Amino acid sequence: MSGFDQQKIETAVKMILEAIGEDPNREGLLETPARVARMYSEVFSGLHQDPREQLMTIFNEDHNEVVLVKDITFYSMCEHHLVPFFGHAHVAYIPQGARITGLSKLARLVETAARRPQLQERLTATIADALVDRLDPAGVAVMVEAEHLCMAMRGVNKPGTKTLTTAVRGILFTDPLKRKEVFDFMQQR
Ligand SMILES: Nc1nc2c(ncn2[C@@H]2O[C@H](COP(=O)(O)OP(=O)(O)OP(=O)(O)O)[C@@H](O)[C@H]2O)c(=O)[nH]1
Ligand SMILES: [Zn+2]
Repeated sequence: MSGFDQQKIETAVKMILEAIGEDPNREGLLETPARVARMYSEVFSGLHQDPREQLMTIFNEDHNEVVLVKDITFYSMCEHHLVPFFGHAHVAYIPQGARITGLSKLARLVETAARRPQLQERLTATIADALVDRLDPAGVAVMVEAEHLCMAMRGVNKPGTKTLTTAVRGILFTDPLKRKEVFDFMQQR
């Protein structure tokens, strides 16, 4: 990944271990800086990618009704505390002009947007805007439901809360009935 300095992360993690009063040279911690650097290269792998590039596959199929992929699991990192927030994204669009994309590409889009220091609101909007940009659809609706570990394991200490964010574009912004239909589909169990 360009812009990713593995060695610098290792040095920083070693310094954090020292700063919390640990001994980075004890056996159990010797490999930890390198492990954390490898983990960060995974969880931040979306940082140097453009989420829109996940939507390069376009099929010429005339379908002008809702396409919804729901319950897309994601893990992201809260940019304020660098601890995970995670949950599900539901991604819907109404194509127009015979431009549809591969279903897996919607999940790839979520993945790329999530794997970076992130805010839930920005994650939600980034997914919606990538769809608008690449597919020029009649409408887009994205819903993200997540739990933030920074609210669960520290600070306000409220495990089990769910934060729900939405981003709607086009006809799903202007037409409340259509929007309700899509949101109902998203939340049907
Ligand atoms: N809007 C938004 N806030 C977030 C997100 N992730 C974490 N936060 C919040 O970011 C805020 C940071 O608040 P600060 O007062 O700067 O930091 P803090 O003292 O650690 O805050 P507490 O978490 O309340 O202890 C907290 O209220 C978090 O709940 C997110 O995705 N979106
Ligand atoms: Zn946080």
